[in-house]
Amino acid sequence: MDDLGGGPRRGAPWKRMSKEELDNQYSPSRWVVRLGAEEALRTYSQIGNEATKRAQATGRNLLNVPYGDGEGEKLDIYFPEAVSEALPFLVFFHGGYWQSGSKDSSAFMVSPLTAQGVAVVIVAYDIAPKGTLDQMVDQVTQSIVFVQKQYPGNQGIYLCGHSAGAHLAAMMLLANWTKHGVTPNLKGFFLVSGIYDLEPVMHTSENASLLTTLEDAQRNSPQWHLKTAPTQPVDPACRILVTVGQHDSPEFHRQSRELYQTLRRGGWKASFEELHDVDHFEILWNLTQKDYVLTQIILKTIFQES
Ligand SMILES: N[C@@H](CC(=O)c1ccccc1NC=O)C(=O)O
Repeated sequence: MDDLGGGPRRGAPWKRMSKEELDNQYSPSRWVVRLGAEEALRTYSQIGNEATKRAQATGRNLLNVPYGDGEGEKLDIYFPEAVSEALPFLVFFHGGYWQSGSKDSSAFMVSPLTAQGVAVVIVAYDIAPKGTLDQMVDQVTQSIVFVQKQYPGNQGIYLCGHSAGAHLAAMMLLANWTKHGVTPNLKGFFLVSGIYDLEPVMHTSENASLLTTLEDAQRNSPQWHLKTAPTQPVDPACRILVTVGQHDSPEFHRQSRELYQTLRRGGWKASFEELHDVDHFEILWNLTQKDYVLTQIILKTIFQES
């Protein structure tokens, strides 16, 4: 079979990649340009830890709030100075390939957002091997239901996720809220350097244990669901920003672009941004800075200035 015609392989470049090439494409740390791979991962944790310590020391917050019965079902809420019931909430899901990372080192964007009047929620979920992907998706769903029930007067819930966390956030485009007894006031999604089609991930060394069957991968792929059975936004004004770093790998670029295109075709108010001169990790740690372009886009979206 040749790959140039309109055969089944067309449009899925990863199917033509060797195992080594796939591993490479799906190892974000190998694509950083300013640091070595290990140093990039270390710096990422360090900046996350420092931002979290600072956030916990300086502002008003509620830490380790249970959103479910499970030991790992906890979230941290960071409030702005001015107390109000009618706050916008940004709910963040950390990355780490569903196998690493924690809420305790992921409060990157807390300081610049709380300073502008946004409450920020950092969610913990049971990473593998304790949690399965289905459980993680369920936990993330529960965390959003919890925020809506706890703060029914919120001025909008905005979901933000990085990498594997962007995948979990994007899965919420498919959530069936009616069975949870409450429809969250979702006004926006900020999807940062995410993975939305898990089929290629199945074939990488690092992640094979998470996804054993094609069915697992498809059930947990927002790209696959949105393409085969498009969903509609509950709120037609709901915005989705799909963003990727210039130095993310070509597969990460393709994943983001294709999700964006699928969302647009499905009638979602989506936009796409390739962020200049940042890698998979810098794109997130720059969110500690109030002047960073993505911080500004997030604030403008929340306060409806664009
Ligand atoms: N072992 C991975 C680590 C990784 O992908 C990662 C690490 C921290 C935060 C997000 C990540 N990627 C996606 O979830 C790498 O080689 O970059």
